[in-house]
Amino acid sequence: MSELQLSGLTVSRGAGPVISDVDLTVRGGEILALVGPNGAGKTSLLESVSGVIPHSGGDILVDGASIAKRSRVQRARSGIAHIEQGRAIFPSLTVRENLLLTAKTEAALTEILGAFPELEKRIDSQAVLLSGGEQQMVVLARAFASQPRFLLIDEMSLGLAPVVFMRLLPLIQQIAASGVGVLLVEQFTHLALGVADEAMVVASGHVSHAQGPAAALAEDPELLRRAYLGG
Ligand SMILES: Nc1ncnc2c1ncn2[C@@H]1O[C@H](COP(=O)(O)OP(=O)(O)OP(=O)(O)O)[C@@H](O)[C@H]1O
Repeated sequence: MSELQLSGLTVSRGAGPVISDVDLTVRGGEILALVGPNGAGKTSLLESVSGVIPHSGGDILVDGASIAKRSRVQRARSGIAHIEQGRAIFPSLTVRENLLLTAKTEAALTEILGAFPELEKRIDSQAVLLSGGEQQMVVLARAFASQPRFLLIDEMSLGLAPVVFMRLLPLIQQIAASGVGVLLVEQFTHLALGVADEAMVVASGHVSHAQGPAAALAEDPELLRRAYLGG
């Protein structure tokens, strides 16, 4: 089984570390939810894994081999896809054109539409005309079409109502079920814990609840509250 592993990861920004000594493992086929208060460092962690920003300590390994010295493009080629915050669509392009940026062939596009049937009826619409939820569906479909081994998702729900975001969750589960390891950063904590296999909490850049079964956190609000406070 493929594995993305962070070992003692430390990331510095400006004055000092915003992520300190974080260990986690994302396994192919599983969803790991990374939750924590605003400013905890979750975005910085994802950015350092995909190579948007450098890390300052520890290691990033895929199947036991360090990728820490690789460029962002090389990491993407080795199967790390990163959905960054905000709707990363090309608004003036149609849904088809957006998807063909990674699906490459009509056959690959047909396959993606099989997995994301709701997009089929909007295929020739300009992406800008889609609802926020549909736009995020395009973003997910485009990431999936790049055939990642690991998918880093940063707060896809921003600007969406929970009920709209809930329609995206089965798609994220479907991506994981195809063998992709998903690292899910999400503000709607309980929705994330509801679909995740494992979960952990980061507060003020430190692990305040180590990686373990998501159900343990979902079923224990007091444990979750303490972890959010960094206790
Ligand atoms: N470009 C930057 N330069 C300097 N410091 C930054 C930069 N971006 C973020 N930070 C700081 O790094 C820390 C972690 O921020 P980060 O965005 O990674 O956290 P987060 O958990 O994703 O928070 P949020 O949920 O608010 O996005 C914060 O103190 C933030 O102010």
